Parts: sequence; structure tokens; C-alpha cells
Amino acid sequence: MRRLRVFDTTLRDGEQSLGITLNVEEKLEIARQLVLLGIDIIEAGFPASSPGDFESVATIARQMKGVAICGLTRAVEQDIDLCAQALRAAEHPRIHTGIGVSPVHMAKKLMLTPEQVVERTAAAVKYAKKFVDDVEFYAEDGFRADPNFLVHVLEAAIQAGATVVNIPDTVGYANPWEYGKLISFVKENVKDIDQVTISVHCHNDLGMATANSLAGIIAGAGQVEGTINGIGERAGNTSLEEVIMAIYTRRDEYGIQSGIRPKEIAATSRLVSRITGVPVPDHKAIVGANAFMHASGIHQDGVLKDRETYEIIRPETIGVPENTISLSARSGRHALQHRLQELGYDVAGEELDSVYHSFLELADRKKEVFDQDLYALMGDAGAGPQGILLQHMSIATSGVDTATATVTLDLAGEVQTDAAVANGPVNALFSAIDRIVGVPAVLEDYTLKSVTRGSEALGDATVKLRYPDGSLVVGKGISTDILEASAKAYLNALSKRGRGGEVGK
Ligand SMILES: CC(=O)SCCNC(=O)CCNC(=O)[C@H](O)C(C)(C)COP(=O)(O)OP(=O)(O)OC[C@H]1O[C@@H](n2cnc3c(N)ncnc32)[C@H](O)[C@@H]1OP(=O)(O)O
Ligand SMILES: CC(C)C(=O)C(=O)O
Repeated sequence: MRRLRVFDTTLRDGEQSLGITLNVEEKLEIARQLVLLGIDIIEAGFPASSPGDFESVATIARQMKGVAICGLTRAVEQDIDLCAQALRAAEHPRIHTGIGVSPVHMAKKLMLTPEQVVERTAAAVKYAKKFVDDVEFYAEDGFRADPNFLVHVLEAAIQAGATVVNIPDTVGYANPWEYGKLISFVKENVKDIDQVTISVHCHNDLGMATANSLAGIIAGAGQVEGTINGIGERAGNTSLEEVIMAIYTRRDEYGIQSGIRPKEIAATSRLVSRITGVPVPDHKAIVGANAFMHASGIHQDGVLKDRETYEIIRPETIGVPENTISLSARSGRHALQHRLQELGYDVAGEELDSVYHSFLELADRKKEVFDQDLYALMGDAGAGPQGILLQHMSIATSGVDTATATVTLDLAGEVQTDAAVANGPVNALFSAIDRIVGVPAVLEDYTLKSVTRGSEALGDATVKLRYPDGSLVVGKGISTDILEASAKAYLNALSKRGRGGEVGK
């Protein structure tokens, strides 16, 4: 079977999604999970873009073993210098450098002639090779390039020492049959192409990123790039979980295997969603909450008779186990720990006690605690012990458009109460918290969704705060009371930075 390398760019292209900025700790947590998932190459960031991203790449390079760590650069020496510096401690460092190759990118963005672009290609790859053996070259907007010119650029990159050549559909313009044809054309016409790996990197502007990536793989690409949950610039990237499961589910037809452990897919998806604050749509392929649910009678009847009637993937394959235990306020630590283990969480000792305490609080308000509740609970439990604690809150609404909130917070042992009036209960709540904590950030986004169904469902609130230094902090909170969930999310975001707004560890 042919081996496909899986290149994850959740921490680079995924982070280019509007509204996401990840700090070092958040990137590290995702990187650890990507290693468990079996990713071959982690693109950890763009070191030249900010000191924070430099630090993230350097930290991941230092700490992650058994996986290649990659940084992105322009075909610019200063970018490559910084990238090489950030990757210095990596076990397997890779520099990913490149330049736009389509007529519009060359003429309108770079203001370079095609020959100048070829020169910059060769120079950048040669320069990167001074620092690392493994250099990947990206031909940005390669799908919209003149194919003959693309051949010329790729030959220059290979001659200069590139080990991987990436042919992105940067703007998601390709159809699968066209993209596959382009990869075949490259394979047939680029000199020494057999000495390097061809990589595919597709965007989802027309909803075809997965199909295009698969077409490129069938045509001979040895590496696929993408992100978890398909997050990324504009309409996003190829969803790696979709490509992986397409190849896995139809492995006899594809004849391709990857080093991915499918059982880690669900946990990875949840982690990325929790940390980035980008929800996974319920109907999303593979990782959506409904992906394995059967709603209508004819389907339910079929599945009860034989799962294969309507199921092409067993949920357990991607780490969503079948549920046999019903959890309620009468359940003990063993049952909770067992279920959490089945869901991929290893909790014991004091951590189990703390989670059990939150579980009982929830179970007292709900008849049954479902898996989605537990996922939310584990996200909430991860808020960290040094957070600002909500001791008490009360809301009074007077008339249609004003509300008064009174809040009592425990700031590391210092208990303070204050109140605020605003044009709605959530605004009043956040204003009362602001009065106590002195928040230097601006509320950029607030969303509330229900975790499970029914009137007892948990409210899952996400808050995004923009700090004066431009950084964005995401906070999550859950509760059966939606106002309490909102307050918890706001406090969770605040607890990630100090009271004065300094970056927390
Ligand atoms: C398709 C992709 O996803 S590419 C990756 C996108 N990622 C990012 O942009 C990361 C975040 N970006 C940044 O932090 C900043 O844009 C930086 C640090 C990279 C550059 O910042 P600045 O130096 O202020 O330049 P700015 O972003 O305004 O403009 C980009 C410049 O790079 C040039 N450029 C763009 N791509 C490339 C490239 N691959 N190689 C060489 N030059 C390039 C542009 O032509 C422009 O040059 P000009 O200033 O001579 O007109
Ligand atoms: C930088 C490259 C790989 C990219 O993200 C794109 O072209 O979409």
C-alpha cells in the first residue's frame, strides 16, 4: 500500500481563520493532541509574523518529539532566518517557503516578472537549505498558474534542493478532475519529480477541498495538507478528518494508508473547537454531533436490524463509543471515570474528585447527563485553578430593555461585589464583572448554543475578548443557566490573562 504523509496546518492556516489567535499554551495543547492523532508534519506557525507566533513555533519545536515541525515563510531571507531560529531545537525541522506563481499574483501582488519569480524561488530554497535538510516549496495559487510555467518554477525549486513541492489551490477554484489532471501533468513533466514528494493543499471556497485533495492524492501526491474541522482562511481548508476517513473507509479501492490513528479523531476535533472557539456544525461530516445519529423511523428501523443499512463508519472507529451506561445524580465516581475513559479522558485522583463535583452539580439539575454534557464539562473543568471564581450573581430585569446585574467574585481569596445596569441581562452581567476586574479588553464576540437537546440542555457560551495589544482570548462556560454560562465564559477568558491584561501561562 502507498503511504500518504499527513501535514496538519491547523496551527498556521487554521489560525488564519477570522477571529482566531492562539497563544503558546493553546498551540502546544493542540500540538500534543496532533501527535497522538499520528500527524506526520505539524505546521506550527509563521515565525516572522509576530513575536508570539515565533515563540509558539520555538516552543513546539523544543517540546514535540517523533514528528516533523514546520514553519511557513515568504521567499524572503529575513522570514527564513526567523523560521530557522524558531525551529533550531526541532528533532525534524522543515522550512516551508514559497511564492505566488499565477499571473495575477505575480503581476498585481508581487509586482515581479515570471523570471524574477523563478529566481526568487531558487534563491529562497537554496537559502533555507543552509539551515535545514527538509525544505518544502509552495507555489502559491499554483492551480491558477500557467501549467508550463508551474513546471519551470517547480524544476527550479527541486534543483535548489526542495524535498517537497506543494501545489496549492489557494483560492479554492479547482474542480476535482482538473486538480487531479494538474498533479498528473506535474508528475509527467517536471524533471526529477520522482526525487521529491508532491503535496496537495486545497481551500474550500466552492466546497470542494476534500474532493480536490483526494483527486490530487489519486493522481500521485504523497502528502496532503489540511486542518482539523476544516478551519482556515476564508471558507477554510481541507478537513483532514474527511480525507483520512475517506481513504480509511474505502482503503481497498484507494490502496493508500496513512499513519493516522482514527480513534483520536473525535477528541482532536473537540479540542480544536474548544480552544479556537469555532463550533463544529452538527451536520459536519465525520465529526458533527449528528454524524452518527439516525433520526427518521425508516432509518432507525434499518439500523436496529443491521447497522450497515445506514452506517458506513462505526462511531467507535473515530473514538465515539456506544453508550451503555446512563449517568445521573445517583452515579458514582467509578461510572463517571469509566465513561470519561471511553470518551478519551484519563482522569483520576484529585482531578476526578473535581470533575465529579462539577458532574454532581450538573446532574442535580438534569435527569440524565449525556456525552455532549460530559464533553462540555471537561472543557469547562479545564478552565484552570487560578481562574477568577463566580461566587454569586443575580439579575433583575425592569421593563423591556434594562437589566441590573449584581455579581460577587472571588479573586484569589479577595471577595468583591459590584452591580451594573445595562440594556440587557448579559451586558449588565459583563459590565458588573468589568467594574470589579477592570478589564482592559473589548468584547468582540459572544455566542450561546445548547449542548444537548431539551429544556434541561446545557447552555454553552463562548466569549472573545480583544486586548489592546491586538491579541484575542477565547473563553468558554457551561451551565444549565444560560446567564451563568455567559458569566463563566467571560471569567474563563479573563482568567487566561492577568487582571491587568498580561499574558498568562
Ligand atoms: C496563502 C497564504 O495563506 S500565505 C500565508 C499568510 N499568512 C500571513 O500573512 C501571516 C501573517 N502575516 C504577517 O504577519 C505579515 O503580513 C508579514 C509579517 C508576513 C509581512 O508584513 P509586512 O512586511 O508588513 O508586509 P504586508 O503583509 O503588508 O505585505 C506583504 C508583502 O510581502 C510580499 N509577499 C507576499 N507573499 C510573498 C512571498 N511568498 N514571497 C515574497 N514576498 C511576498 C508582498 O508582495 C508584499 O510586498 P511589498 O511590501 O513589497 O508590497
Ligand atoms: C502558503 C500556502 C501553502 C497556502 O496556504 C496557500 O497557498 O493556500
